[in-house]
Parts: sequence; C-alpha cells; structure tokens
Amino acid sequence: MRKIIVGSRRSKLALTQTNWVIDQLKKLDSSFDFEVKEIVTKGDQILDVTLSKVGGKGLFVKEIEQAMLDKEIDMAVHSMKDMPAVLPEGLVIGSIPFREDHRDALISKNHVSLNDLEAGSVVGTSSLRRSAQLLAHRPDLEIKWIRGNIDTRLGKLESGEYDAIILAAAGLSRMGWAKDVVTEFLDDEMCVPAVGQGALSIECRGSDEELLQLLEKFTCQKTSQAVLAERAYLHKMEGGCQVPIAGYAYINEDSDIVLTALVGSPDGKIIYKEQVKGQDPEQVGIQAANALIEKGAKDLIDQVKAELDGE
Ligand SMILES: NCc1[nH]cc(CCC(=O)O)c1CC(=O)O
Repeated sequence: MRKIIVGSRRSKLALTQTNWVIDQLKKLDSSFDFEVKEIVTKGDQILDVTLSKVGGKGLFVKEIEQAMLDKEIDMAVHSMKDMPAVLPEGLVIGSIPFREDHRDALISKNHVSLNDLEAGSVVGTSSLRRSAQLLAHRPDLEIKWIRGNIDTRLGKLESGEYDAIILAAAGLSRMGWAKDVVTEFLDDEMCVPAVGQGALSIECRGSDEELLQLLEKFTCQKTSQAVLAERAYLHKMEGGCQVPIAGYAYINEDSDIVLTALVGSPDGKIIYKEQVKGQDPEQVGIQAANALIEKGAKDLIDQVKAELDGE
C-alpha cells in the first residue's frame, strides 16, 4: 500500500484542514495510507509585522512546496487564498474541493453589529483588502493591525485590545467555532472576499499520476471554475504582493461564471469594482482585470506597493 506523506503547517486550522482532507480521501479510496508531516513556514515564524511587509502571499506555502519538490512530502492542503497566482515548475493543484463559506465575518465584543459599532471603535485586521472595504463603509472606524493564528486573534479580542476583528468565516467554520463567535457575516456587497477565500487547494507533483487520479475524484467542478476565474484575475492584476485586491466568483443558474472584482485604496477612499459574466474562467478573470485596469486600478496598486516599500 502506498503511503502518501502530507505536509502541513502546524496551526490548528492547517492541521484540521489537512486531517479533514485525508479522511475524505480515505473514504474515496481505501488503497492509500497517509502520514502528516509538520512544516514550519516563514509566515508562521514572523508574527510581529504586517504580512504585506514580509512578502505577502507565498509565505505560508514556500517551504512546503520546496519539501514537495525535494520529495520529502507528496501532497499538501493549503487555504486557496494563501496560494500565489503562479505555482513553481513541477507542482500542480491536483484538486479543488467543495468551497466552504466564502464570506468575511465580524466578531465583536458584546456582539455589536458593524452598523452599530460606535464611531472610533478599533477593528483588528491585517488585510488591506478588508481595511479598504470596511473604511469605505464606515470611515469613522479605526483599523489596527493584528497578526497570528485564528485562536491568537480571538484571544486578542478577548483581552480588550480591539472592539472587533474580522476573520474569514471558512476558517472559523472548519474549526467548529463560527456558531459561537461570529457576530455578523459580511455579504459580498459590503466586503468582497479574497481570491480563493473559503476554498482549499490540494497541491502535489505534476508527475505523480497515481495521486492525481485520486485527487481528481475529490474535485468540485463549480468551485474549480469559480476559483480558476478568480485566480486568472489575480494573476493578470498583480502576481504576488499583498495589495487591496478582492475577487469572488460563483456559478449561476445558467452555468455562467459571475465574478465580482474589486481594487481599493487601504483608506477606503477609492474603490473600483466590476462584475463580469461568462463561460470561460480564464476569459472572465482577464476581462474583469482589464475592466479594473481601465478605471485606473493598476496605478492604484503600484501606488500602494510603493507606499508599503517606503515604510
Ligand atoms: N490570511 C490567513 C488565512 N488563510 C486562510 C484563512 C482561513 C479561511 C480560508 O480558507 O479562506 C485565513 C484566516 C483568515 O483570513 O481569517
């Protein structure tokens, strides 16, 4: 029996996701054995600065991808939104399973909703995307950076440093905590999620046909189409660094991919938003990016990047 070595970050969420995927794969095909190997990534080590300053996307996956290329591990389960737009040569996304809740969630002290938060309330997030959209809606709030795993962040809210924090609903759901802690789910009108949010990416070597065959059985077609459109847009828009870019696609009743794409300034004063519909994920993604670029989104991104570099 072949044993698949699965690399995983050490965070509770990463291990929960990895073990969940392993359980599902075992149900699909009992002829494989699995072993989890924990790997510490740069993103787990550097906790005192904002993600955008330490290199943004890729931070949570790079060491894991290297281990896969070195054949120390065979497979890894990532949060799709932590995946850079381009994969290293030799590696592929072998499966995109059914997507969890794609929304962001507000978790506030005393369960006060976003609209009812008092002016000047301190909201914790480390994402420029969230700060842009939150401030566009409520310019009177104060954004304060927060880092750490989900459990660390919930702890920081508890300790009184923040009046509210924003987290991805999916992470909380997978941990089984959403019901207990979420004050309000933010709809797509209010806060467009990050590209890939709520989806998982199962990565492996492109040459591992045996494993690829198994992973294909676990793929959700609708989620794949939607995420491919989001990632085509992300790729065309930038190609790496963490900037205020949002994108969410779903499949409608006519089997069209409907992609909402947004770029904003971190202070929320400028927001460019577009919705594109179509059949081909790549085309939909590129079309959305082009529409935003025409509005001036690329210049805005370059400006934000330059400001981050200057700090
Ligand atoms: N930025 C870190 C990260 N990467 C993936 C998730 C969990 C949710 C998901 O799968 O999209 C989180 C935490 C968060 O943003 O709250």
